[in-house]
Amino acid sequence: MASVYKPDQARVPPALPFPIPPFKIALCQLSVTADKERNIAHARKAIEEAAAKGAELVLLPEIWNSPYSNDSFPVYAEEIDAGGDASPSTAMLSEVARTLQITIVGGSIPERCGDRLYNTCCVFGKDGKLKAKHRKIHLFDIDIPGKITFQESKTLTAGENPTIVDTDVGRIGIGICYDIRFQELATVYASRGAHLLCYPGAFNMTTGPLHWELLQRARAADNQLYVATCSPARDTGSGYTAWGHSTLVGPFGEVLATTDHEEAVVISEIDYSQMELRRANLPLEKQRRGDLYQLVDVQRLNSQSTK
Ligand SMILES: NC(=O)CC(=O)C(=O)O
Repeated sequence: MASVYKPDQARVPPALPFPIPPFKIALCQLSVTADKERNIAHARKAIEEAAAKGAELVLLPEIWNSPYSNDSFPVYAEEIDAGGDASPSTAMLSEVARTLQITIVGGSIPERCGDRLYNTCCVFGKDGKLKAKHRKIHLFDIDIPGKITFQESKTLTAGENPTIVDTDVGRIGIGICYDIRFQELATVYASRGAHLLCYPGAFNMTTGPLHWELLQRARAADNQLYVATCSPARDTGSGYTAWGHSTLVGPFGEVLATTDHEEAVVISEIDYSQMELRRANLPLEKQRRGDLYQLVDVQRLNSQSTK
């Protein structure tokens, strides 16, 4: 007999996998150029600066090793092996995570796999091992005439899996940029006990001012968890102008740290006891009307039905 899916039970977040004391996160808002070697060396320097300032978790921007363009993705793409240490960009992340003993949510780079390209985020543990790989699930296809037209689907293939990963600094759900617009993904991560959602992202000059902070605060307030974003720094000379404004939002929807559009290493503190406090103040989970509406975690449903 097929097992019965009980989303409301599934939504009760499991206890923290281990007590995690407050720690520092760094958002490395990097300038990105057409010189890949320079981008890699530059990212390494920023990660070293972040670690020297006490960060135990470092987040990089979306597409930090390449210009953000359909012409560039195939040229800058790397094959990412299971260990994550064979391609130049991820080898640097693995090595620096191990040397500095920090967790890195490595922004994203164009990934080549067979004849497909993905927009991919690699997460490295402090032992330098590749712990997870998230391929952008929702491709950014937008057409606002006279403002912005971009079609990632011209060159990229969408990922097929939500990605949630246990690290030394908590259970982290990963999304890349446009993924943040889909609240169901964030809610599925919350239902699986995520403490923090990390979204490397490169919003633009049209959507950024209106939507970037709004979406982060909404994802955090809806799910009563931390949300961190990291953008490339703005380069008005490039084909795609990033909004910048890398930000950390707390579980009450409050902006804890942010920056403007220049290069920056933003350091802030994450304290998961704040999540427990906010969930006690406002027990949304207990108040949710599962008798009227429910979100189905399709992956979990499928895994239950094959048991
Ligand atoms: N660049 C993106 O993936 C998303 C974006 O800029 C937007 O949603 O707006």
